[in-house]
Amino acid sequence: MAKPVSIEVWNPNGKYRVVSTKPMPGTRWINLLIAQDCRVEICTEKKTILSVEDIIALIGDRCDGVIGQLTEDWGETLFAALSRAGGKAFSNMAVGYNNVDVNAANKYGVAVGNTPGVLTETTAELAASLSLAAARRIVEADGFMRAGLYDGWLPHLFVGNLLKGQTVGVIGAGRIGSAYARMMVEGFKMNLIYYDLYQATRLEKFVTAYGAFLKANGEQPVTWKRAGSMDEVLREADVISLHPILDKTTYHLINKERLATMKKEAILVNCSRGPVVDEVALVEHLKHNPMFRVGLDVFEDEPYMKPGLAEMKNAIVVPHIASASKWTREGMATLAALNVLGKIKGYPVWGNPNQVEPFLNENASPPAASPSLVNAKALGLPVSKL
Ligand SMILES: NC(=O)C1=CN([C@@H]2O[C@H](COP(=O)(O)OP(=O)(O)OC[C@H]3O[C@@H](n4cnc5c(N)ncnc54)[C@H](O)[C@@H]3O)[C@@H](O)[C@H]2O)C=CC1
Ligand SMILES: O=C(O)C(=O)CO
Repeated sequence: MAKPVSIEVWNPNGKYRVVSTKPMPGTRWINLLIAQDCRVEICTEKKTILSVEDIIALIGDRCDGVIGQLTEDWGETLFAALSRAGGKAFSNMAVGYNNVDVNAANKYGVAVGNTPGVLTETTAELAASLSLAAARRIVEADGFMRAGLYDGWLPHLFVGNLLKGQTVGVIGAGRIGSAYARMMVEGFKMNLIYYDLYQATRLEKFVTAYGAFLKANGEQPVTWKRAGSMDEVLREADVISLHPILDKTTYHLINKERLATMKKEAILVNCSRGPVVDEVALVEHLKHNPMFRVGLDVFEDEPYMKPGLAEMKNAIVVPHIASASKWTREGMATLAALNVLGKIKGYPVWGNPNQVEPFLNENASPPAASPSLVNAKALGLPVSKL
């Protein structure tokens, strides 16, 4: 028998029981659930990562839906428990759902939600921040200053890389990868090389148009290239940012051999998922290539770093905060709650999960739909005509 976990209850007499495994930012998501007759139970347990047993205890004997977190292991055991409790809906408060076994959810007929669209720009901005911080050695220089080591301007002090005119490489040019590419191309006049399984047509058009604009103004135009292989990006780019999903095809995409093909002074940024990079190989590479720099938001064994990484001056490390802007985190909570609510109420699935603005408008009721259910097709759920 799993041990009980501490909870906070809203609207105790609500008809549907919805559990959130964590307190989430804002109150709109709670109010939207309450307005539709949900009893909302929020886990207030102090430990950061809940175990499967903790979540089983939270689900209990009767539960209509759960809003969970990317740190949790949503596999066969939890979907079986949710199904036994009468639950039909789960949503990650995240766009990535590599922590969810969607086949297991399908087996139990549980809808799986995620939160695309609302975190695209926020995440891309953090990737851009890490790119700049690495290029201009901002964290190293900040530490130097605070340590009282600055005793006057010097020609060689913290010399870094100029981005203008260099090449930015994007691996995984989906929503976030494309937004990041636009920031780096438009903001710093970098040329683009990208690799994705699909053509990023809108991104290509944007760079073409921006290049034409620069040329018309007497400036060097920016260019783009869709690489035929990931290795081409690694060889040619000066700054490389990783934005694919994590699956079997992207696990350890960046390994010892591939690191060796990158430029000695290249910058590597990872705001996707830690296991996309072989972190042990990365630490070795950083040790032997002091001019190679990385900006990491995600780690292979979160919350841990591989031995040696924390000591590397050429690494900038932040604790998985890429989507951490207030607007985005509140929006993620709203979308996750509406995914669960929509399935409970039997609403259809929103037709375009990339256009979620109508769900985020605080001054209007959200559409009667689940914003994004990744297994809608597998479960044969209807799609909204709105
Ligand atoms: N660090 C953080 O806080 C955040 C991390 N993420 C991560 O970023 C990922 C991407 O998010 P979105 O851009 O919204 O997803 P998306 O689905 O729009 O983009 C992913 C892209 O990766 C491409 N891709 C898939 N397999 C590939 C492969 N083997 N090689 C090259 N490209 C491949 C896809 O074709 C797609 O274009 C999420 O799945 C999540 O893991 C997302 C938000 C915040
Ligand atoms: O949404 C995701 O996938 C995250 O990593 C957190 O924003």
